[in-house]
Amino acid sequence: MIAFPPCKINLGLHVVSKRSDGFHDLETCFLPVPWTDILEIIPATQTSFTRTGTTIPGNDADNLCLRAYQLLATSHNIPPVSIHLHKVIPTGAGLGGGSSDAAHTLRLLNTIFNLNLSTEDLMNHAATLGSDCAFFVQDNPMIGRGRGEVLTPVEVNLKGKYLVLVKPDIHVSTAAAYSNIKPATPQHELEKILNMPIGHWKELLCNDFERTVFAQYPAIGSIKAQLYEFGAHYASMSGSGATVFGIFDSPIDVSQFSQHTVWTGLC
Ligand SMILES: C[C@](O)(CO)[C@H](O)COP(=O)(O)OP(=O)(O)OC[C@H]1O[C@@H](n2ccc(N)nc2=O)[C@H](O)[C@@H]1O
Ligand SMILES: Nc1ncnc2c1ncn2[C@@H]1O[C@H](COP(=O)(O)OP(=O)(O)OP(=O)(O)O)[C@@H](O)[C@H]1O
Repeated sequence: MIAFPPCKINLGLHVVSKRSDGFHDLETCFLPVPWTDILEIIPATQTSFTRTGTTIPGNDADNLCLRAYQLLATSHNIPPVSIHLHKVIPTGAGLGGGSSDAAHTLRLLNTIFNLNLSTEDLMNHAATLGSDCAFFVQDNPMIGRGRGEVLTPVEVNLKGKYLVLVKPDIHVSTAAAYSNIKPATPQHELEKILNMPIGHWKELLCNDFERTVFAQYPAIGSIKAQLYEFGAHYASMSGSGATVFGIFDSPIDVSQFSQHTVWTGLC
């Protein structure tokens, strides 16, 4: 059975407080984006993990697909599987690709082996694999709070708009990005801003990571400025970077970003 794990972008991201477990409470809107990996899982006599596509740092034995399998293999005694991942989504880019692969592994295993796990069960398992993972159990826009795993559905009206995602060849450490931030209570209600016409977003919808990340990597801030120059209604960094996205009325010529990895498509 095959799945197409999507990535996400963050529409607004506030780091609200530091918790006693070392993580941070945040408030963000997760928006799924159809820039996808390809994940195949089939029952087998022995469990294996193979990979093609773009490179993933670290050992295959630690891949989140295998960790997701091992989680359900332990709790639900499922038989061995052969997992193949074709990696397309840039890794460690603020796009949550690894988290999506993990969540989609849980979803596929639930279907293949008729485990009858509810969405809530799957989200609880996913949250143990990463803060962004629970969001990918359903592929709908969500407000994320807590560590990112407390999810509330939200309407985001971007129908007919074009998205451009630009990923420069810069790696920002998520843990370091969190530790460089001074948490603060958000000044505006996120749902209210998302309900406003997109013209208001530029002033009101902020990603708290941008200030410190742009100071360290000015090239990331320059991409955001360029997206506005090219007519974006709204542009922002996603997650802790380094991907920057822009929202446009119509397709733009993305060849101007040819030195970076780029995805473009309808929202
Ligand atoms: C920046 C975001 O992409 C926004 O969506 C996410 O919060 C990152 O989520 P993620 O990549 O799934 O993060 P995890 O793999 O769970 O955590 C990586 C590291 O980021 C920090 N971290 C992550 C999430 C969170 N709410 N608070 C944190 O402080 C922790 O130092 C943690 O060790
Ligand atoms: N299937 C996978 N795809 C991508 N990365 C994986 C995978 N399995 C494990 N990883 C590890 O997870 C790390 C983060 O990957 P991912 O692409 O999810 O980052 P991200 O969520 O986009 O970025 P960030 O954590 O900076 O927000 C990688 O550096 C890699 O070592």
